[in-house]
Amino acid sequence: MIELNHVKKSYGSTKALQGVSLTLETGKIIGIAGENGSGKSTLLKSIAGVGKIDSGSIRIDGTAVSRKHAEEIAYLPDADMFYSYFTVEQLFSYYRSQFADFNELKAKEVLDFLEVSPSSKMKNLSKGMRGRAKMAATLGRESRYYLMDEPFSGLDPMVRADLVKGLIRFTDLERQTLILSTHEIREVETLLDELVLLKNGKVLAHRHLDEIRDETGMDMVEWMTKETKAGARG
Ligand SMILES: Nc1ncnc2c1ncn2[C@@H]1O[C@H](COP(=O)(O)OP(=O)(O)OP(=O)(O)O)[C@@H](O)[C@H]1O
Repeated sequence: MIELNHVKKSYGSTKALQGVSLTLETGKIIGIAGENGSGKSTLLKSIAGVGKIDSGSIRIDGTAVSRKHAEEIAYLPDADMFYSYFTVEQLFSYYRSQFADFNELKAKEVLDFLEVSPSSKMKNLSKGMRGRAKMAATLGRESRYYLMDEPFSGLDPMVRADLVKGLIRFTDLERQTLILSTHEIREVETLLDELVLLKNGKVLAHRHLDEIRDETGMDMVEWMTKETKAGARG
């Protein structure tokens, strides 16, 4: 379980997170949504232990988050040029050297499923293919938590659909939790158990998708639009 308590983070005068409190249970697929600049990446970085928070606390399975957690959490950053001079195979060797939980066989299985050649150089791959290779490396880790920052960004709908299939197939929700930020809510709606909606560094809502559908009859995009407008007024 991941627990955030009044987490604040600023970059200079920009308040990226303004007192975020959240409980994210294990064994779930959780989406983080919100407008540009609402704090999604900052939230994921903070949970992954790669960015320091200013105040508040983050606990993972009861322990305060630290850089040590970066080794236990498979974090997929939003950066596009990812180890550009490596071939995919070399990227996997690098992961094997860095992460004790890296299962190269699984990474290769995901790569094969997503139809990317292991001998391709990252920088020579199209953005879509690079996105698949990054996801294979991430899912190759047997971590309890996968944190993915905009894994579908800039990819065409067919690639996005393939990646969603890969996520379903290669995440074991008996023991793993997947938290991903995305603007492509429609494509992941079927995948998600819960949605956290951020606005201006605050949690506007955190709901189970079933509840939203049952209570409002709306789809996620309609619901998010309504909540975001209500949040702007309130
Ligand atoms: N390294 C940084 N230096 C200065 N400001 C930053 C930095 N990183 C983020 N910010 C600012 O913090 C706020 C939150 O940014 P963040 O990237 O977390 O939002 P986001 O919801 O992921 O945005 P997007 O959807 O555009 O990726 C924004 O105003 C952003 O400009």
